[in-house]
Amino acid sequence: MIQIEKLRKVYRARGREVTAVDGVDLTVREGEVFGVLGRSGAGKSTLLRCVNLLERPDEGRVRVDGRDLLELSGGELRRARQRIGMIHQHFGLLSSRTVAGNVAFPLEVMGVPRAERAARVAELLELVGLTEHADAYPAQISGGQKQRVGIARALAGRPKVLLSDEATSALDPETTASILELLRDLNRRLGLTILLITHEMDVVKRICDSAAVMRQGRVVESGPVRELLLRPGSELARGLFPLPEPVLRGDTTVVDVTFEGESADRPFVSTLARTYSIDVNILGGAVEDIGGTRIGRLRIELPGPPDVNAAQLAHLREAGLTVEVHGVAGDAAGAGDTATEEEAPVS
Ligand SMILES: Nc1ncnc2c1ncn2[C@@H]1O[C@H](COP(=O)(O)OP(=O)(O)OP(=O)(O)O)[C@@H](O)[C@H]1O
Repeated sequence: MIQIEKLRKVYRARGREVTAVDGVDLTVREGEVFGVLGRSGAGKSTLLRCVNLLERPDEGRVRVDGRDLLELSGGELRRARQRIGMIHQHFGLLSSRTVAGNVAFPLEVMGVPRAERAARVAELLELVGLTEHADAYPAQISGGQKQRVGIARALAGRPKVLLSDEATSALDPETTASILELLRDLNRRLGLTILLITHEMDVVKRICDSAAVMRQGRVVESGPVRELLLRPGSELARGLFPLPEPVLRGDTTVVDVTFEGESADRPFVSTLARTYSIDVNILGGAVEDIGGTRIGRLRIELPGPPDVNAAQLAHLREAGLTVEVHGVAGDAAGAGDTATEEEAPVS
């Protein structure tokens, strides 16, 4: 649904150049919720704004629903933009208009006749659960309700794509959860493709099918969330299952084990301890429900250095677990191991 190819955007101000997006390739499939994660300044907003050409990229291509936006003329681009909704962190509502008036605004701009407009506004308010607040002004409703107005307004042109720029960052956790639930619901009911940017791991955990992690204008990893979490060395996995830097003593092996679905239900720690008659020390871990699948990460410590634990590590891998051995450079202890030198996760 969205194809971004070799996208590059450089800001030039007062003789200074900042490369905000530095050669990004990204594909968002139709009907998925795709999250772009990254710290402040990573280039997320710029990337998102290039998708509807609020920012014009210096290089690269952006295709939305098969159309190359950079090739469209003024009128065509305006029409194409109407099919790409956008919501913002600070809602951007018109304070002098009621809730209904705010939702009607884009319909007026599109030239939708008055009677049709009223019916469509009612339909949109119903969709986001705001029918009772149609006549309230933005100052009279909560942050969560304001974002619902923002969502209704963004859906006015029946877009196939919704861009979300930190839509829940200004909301408390409970309200965030209800807005994310609404977005998930709209994604399923309307087949809406959602591209969102966030710095919150929780957003990815709750609603994203796929994700990308950005750093310094580049995408450092991307793919389906489940696959990323099971990929050794994944920043997303480290962000979602935060564990402190391991203390490596040399006479033990510290291993991060990621497990999902069925393998999450098997008692692999006790099986390992029994099979090899060893004491397995549990150092930390967490289990999360990701898109209906249980995925977890456990840090365990085995007696003896990694080279004497080859059979134990193979045992874990054969049980379908993703195994990352700390303090092992390259591939010394088998595929999927990781070196210690890794950058901190995104949040
Ligand atoms: N209009 C602009 N003019 C000059 N530099 C800009 C402009 N907008 C963004 N930048 C710079 O581009 C880089 C990427 O900014 P961007 O806002 O895209 O990042 P971000 O990941 O969305 O961060 P945040 O979450 O803080 O908004 C930053 O170094 C920023 O200072």
